[in-house]
Amino acid sequence: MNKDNITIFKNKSEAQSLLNESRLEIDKIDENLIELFARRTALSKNIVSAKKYINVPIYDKNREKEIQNKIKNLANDKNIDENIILKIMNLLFDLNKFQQEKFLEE
Ligand SMILES: O=C(O)C(=O)C[C@]1(C(=O)O)C=C[C@@H](O)C=C1
Repeated sequence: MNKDNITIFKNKSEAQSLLNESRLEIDKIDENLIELFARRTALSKNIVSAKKYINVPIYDKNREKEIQNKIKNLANDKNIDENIILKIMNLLFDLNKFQQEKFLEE
């Protein structure tokens, strides 16, 4: 870790406090992420209904590529690893496709 990037602590208690505060913030963010994942996945019902009616497949390669390109740019803008973010995005595609298949089986 670059010496300019570390926080200087007066003692272990101060470091522990920052660790605890950071974890509380992560807990809140994780709850928000799950809410957003649930909202995103819930859209699969409308999507698969429309796809069934217009008779197109669940997998849309062009749409996934469009999203991947957008996500790459966003990841770079925010200086986070694009390859790892793309793995997460691809899992969200899998989650949505899985839910679409489930709705079709109902
Ligand atoms: O937009 C669609 O056509 C969807 O089915 C949604 C979604 C996605 O999760 O964004 C999922 C599967 C498709 O391959 C493309 C995109």
